[in-house]
Amino acid sequence: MGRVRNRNKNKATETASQPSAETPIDAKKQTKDNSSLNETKKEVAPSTATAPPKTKPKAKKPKTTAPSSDLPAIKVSTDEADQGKFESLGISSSLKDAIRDMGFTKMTDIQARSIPAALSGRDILGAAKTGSGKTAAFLIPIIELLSKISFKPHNGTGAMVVSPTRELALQIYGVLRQLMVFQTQTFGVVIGGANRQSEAEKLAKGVNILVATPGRLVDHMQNTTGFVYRNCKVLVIDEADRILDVGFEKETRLIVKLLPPERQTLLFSATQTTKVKDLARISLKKGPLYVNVDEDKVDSTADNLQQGFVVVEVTKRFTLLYTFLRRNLKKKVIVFLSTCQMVDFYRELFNYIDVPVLGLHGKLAQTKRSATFFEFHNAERGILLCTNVAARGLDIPEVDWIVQCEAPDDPANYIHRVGRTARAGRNGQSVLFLLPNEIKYLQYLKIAKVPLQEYDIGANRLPNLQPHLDRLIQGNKYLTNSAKQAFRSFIMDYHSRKHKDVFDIRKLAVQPLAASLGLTSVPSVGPKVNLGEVDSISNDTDDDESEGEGEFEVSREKSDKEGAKELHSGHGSGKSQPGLKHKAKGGHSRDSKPFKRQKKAD
Ligand SMILES: Nc1ncnc2c1ncn2[C@@H]1O[C@H](COP(=O)(O)OP(=O)(O)OP(=O)(O)O)[C@@H](O)[C@H]1O
Repeated sequence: MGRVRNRNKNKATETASQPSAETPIDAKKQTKDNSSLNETKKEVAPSTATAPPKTKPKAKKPKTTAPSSDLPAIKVSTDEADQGKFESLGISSSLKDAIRDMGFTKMTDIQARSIPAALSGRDILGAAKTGSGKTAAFLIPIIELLSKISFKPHNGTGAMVVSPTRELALQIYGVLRQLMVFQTQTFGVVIGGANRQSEAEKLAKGVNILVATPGRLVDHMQNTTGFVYRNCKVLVIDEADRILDVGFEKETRLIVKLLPPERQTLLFSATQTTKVKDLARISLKKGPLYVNVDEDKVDSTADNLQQGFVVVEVTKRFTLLYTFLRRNLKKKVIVFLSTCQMVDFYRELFNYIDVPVLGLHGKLAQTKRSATFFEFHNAERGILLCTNVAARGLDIPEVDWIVQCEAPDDPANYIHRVGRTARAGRNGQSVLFLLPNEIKYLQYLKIAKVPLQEYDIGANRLPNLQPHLDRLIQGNKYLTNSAKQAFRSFIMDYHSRKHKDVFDIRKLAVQPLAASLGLTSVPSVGPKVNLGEVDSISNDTDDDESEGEGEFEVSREKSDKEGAKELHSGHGSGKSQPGLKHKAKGGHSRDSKPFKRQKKAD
């Protein structure tokens, strides 16, 4: 815990080189800049770093190829990628030094294919799997481009990186800080929830490379006097498919519209959807470079990621999660839930029964959000319960397991969620919990090229914790209230889902769902969802007594008494082994019946 990540090495100085021919910044307007560069760097975001360039050699001038025509997007063949060494890039030695200090020697595929093109001025639509190094793929060229033209604070913002979530923005900023350690340009981050006034002051002083979330960026673009973005050379949109989702579309369109049309635009994501095409249409110049390093790959998820699913009745879901987490207390585990209230309830409940967990969702105050994120980020082991707010882009070291307690509506989000493990060539595991009525979801995953196999939960071996859970929750008003909120939010979320063929609220076992949360009756959820009607339709109320083969690694069947002891003591068998294992060795999803269930489990 508590690894220190600051890398403030040097103080900033300025380079004296002339703006190159391709900069539209009026050189005459450039004054000797002695503005509070360091102050800007310090205050726009915590722990910003600036540094003088080491010996700054005359770097090769990057070849600028203007986006030329209406021709279809060009695909870069493997042959065109250079040898893959950062050394082979025509970038400044100071930037190479920073890259080397980060421990990077060879470029990843996406870096090898997109950095040279971005340096040459091309617009790029870049796609590569989660954890493949996209962040450096867009940061390295923008740093180099601004450094080449000696961009100064009074020139305002020369490059913007837009991220859909605050945590991701902070993380990108962290990588930027490492890469900028020997550069003179200023940089910062503006995000929702942070101090707007202090951001505005720094922006007015000139933040050359700005990382931002869309809403806060638009706010500053429209309302912050002295925020200069007319010289913006490069716009980067990370998680491009996500950014146009509800809540971001208006802002993103506005950002694109307000920036100079001649700017360069780079769009990146691990999942490409029609939304990305829409965004490409409105933001990219004609003839962008389309870089999809995984186009020919069979799977859309990381190769070293082992993925499975379990079919579990709603009544067993908590017990399964509890048992799994108890067996993996020495691991680093991220558990995805569908709503903020579910995260809150499970967080309160788990901590109450001595299974320490952290909770992260979008309704937390920003200080709490950041503190939680960094605590988990820096922890060697631990459990993070979260919503989709943590699904995208977050590069948390050494996550062992991703548990999706509830399937996300959009399969793209499944891919991003599991992408929080098995990053940069490391191994990782994931498991998806599906309710019996949600099996069809597997077809969507198959279409999305996600290989996964069924795990057997051995449901008949799970301890019966429900009576003890009921007593705990019903005996605690706070937990009861939290359970009700969780129930309501879950129902509303389920009701609002797009894939009704999978997430059909009429097939949801509402009564057992409420009971599984320790509630004695079904809470009302407002006029939009008629639970009375739902109840009468649902026939899915039987408890699960499966014929599973017992491969779920529970050492022995637990009696009610033992279950109670576990819940209260917080000291179960606590094996460090993962609690789930493959049903069939070598089983794989892409045969003719890829997701055939091996035995009826419910
Ligand atoms: N050239 C490289 N050599 C070694 N490690 C690298 C290299 N480039 C990036 N990494 C590391 O790989 C990890 C993943 O990188 P990054 O977060 O940029 O992935 P990403 O493609 O943006 O993932 P996501 O799609 O989930 O956002 C990081 O820990 C990063 O430090």
